[in-house]
Amino acid sequence: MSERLGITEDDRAIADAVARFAQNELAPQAHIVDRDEIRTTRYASQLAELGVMGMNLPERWGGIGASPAALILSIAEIAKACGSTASMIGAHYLATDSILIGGDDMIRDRYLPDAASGAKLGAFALTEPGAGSNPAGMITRAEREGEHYRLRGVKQFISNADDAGFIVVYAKTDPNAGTRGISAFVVDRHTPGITVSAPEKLMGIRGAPAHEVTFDCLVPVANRLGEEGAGFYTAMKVLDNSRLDVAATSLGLSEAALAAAVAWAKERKVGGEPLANKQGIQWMLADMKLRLEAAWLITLQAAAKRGAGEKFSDYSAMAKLCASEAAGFITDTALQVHGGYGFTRELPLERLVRDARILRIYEGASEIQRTVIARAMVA
Ligand SMILES: CC(C)(COP(=O)(O)OP(=O)(O)OC[C@H]1O[C@@H](n2cnc3c(N)ncnc32)[C@H](O)[C@@H]1OP(=O)(O)O)[C@@H](O)C(=O)NCCC(=O)NCCSC(=O)CCS(=O)O
Repeated sequence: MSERLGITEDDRAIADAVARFAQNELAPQAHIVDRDEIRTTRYASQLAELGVMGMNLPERWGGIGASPAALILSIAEIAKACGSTASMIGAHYLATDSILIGGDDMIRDRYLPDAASGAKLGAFALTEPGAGSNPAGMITRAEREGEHYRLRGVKQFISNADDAGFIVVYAKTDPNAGTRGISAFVVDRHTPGITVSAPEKLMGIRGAPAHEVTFDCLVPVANRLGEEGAGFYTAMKVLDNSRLDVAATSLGLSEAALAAAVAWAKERKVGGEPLANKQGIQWMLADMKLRLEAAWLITLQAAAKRGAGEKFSDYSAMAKLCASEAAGFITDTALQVHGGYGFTRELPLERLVRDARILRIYEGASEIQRTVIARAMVA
């Protein structure tokens, strides 16, 4: 990957270490992970040793003091090697960011160091069968019973749920208060009364299984994140961060697809000359490169705003929208450059296309990102 504006030597050094691990350990296994639906949570300890499982956290809680740009570069390197692993890490960050943003130091001390060390994996439970794009419509309830809350409800598409040490669950504490009636809780995965379903049969990112999770359990009051009613704001801020992670995953998958297309175009001969000499192929490569660079620029711009402590919800939404749509185009066009060979399972193109498809859906579909962008313009 060529160097880009705003990336420091420290950012590059962090990402280079991650890239070495990703290329040596993740890339050779990625097709097997996909084919056999092997859970990428198996890599959590090694990733923690590299600092990746806590890369979104301050040093006080086991982080490595990485900048938002270093985080983007690192996730992109992981996704370049294995989209499922990047997705597994993203779900873990959704959970740990919830604790970092919504919790106080006591609960941060209890959960974040173990999350950073890989001892405990996180999962994030916001979506419900009847409330996806509109989390304010959730019906999961948390009712106070003395020093506990009784948590009852069903969450859907929860990545990492089965292997998690803890799940951050969003629930209504006051069903009449709209978004101000939602609270967040850290729930230990093996609390009696939690049922994790068999994994969904997914089109892509098959090494990052998603589950339906049913809750009918007691959660200590001390496990609430912040005040009652603060949960929706926490979730929205967490999603501002996570949409950058999805943009980074999109960039990594796009890098892998474009590199494969360029190599193929140079090697594959048709009528005695390389495909790369054909103008039609050159224009495809140019269009892929253009969209990839545009997505990098807007993602790094959003990361810079995050790093500067500015409000960046709209930039994060633009980064996710631009990079995930680019990933759809780039992986599909790269497959097209490969012709019939791209459609076989012998090459990684069809996996990249399948892995990229979810990026336009989870953590806010493209249509939601347009809503976030437009609302910031007319506010
Ligand atoms: C579409 C939405 C962005 C907006 O939702 P609403 O219309 O219901 O809410 P608002 O009226 O806009 O806001 C209510 C309240 O919250 C404050 N707010 C909103 N955004 C932010 C923010 N970014 N930071 C801080 N505060 C925020 C806003 O100011 C209002 O405050 P007051 O009450 O006025 O004081 C939203 O519904 C949305 O984002 N939808 C998409 C949901 C989504 O992305 N879900 C994905 C779940 S996770 C996943 O997919 C992966 C799971 S995994 O892999 O396991």
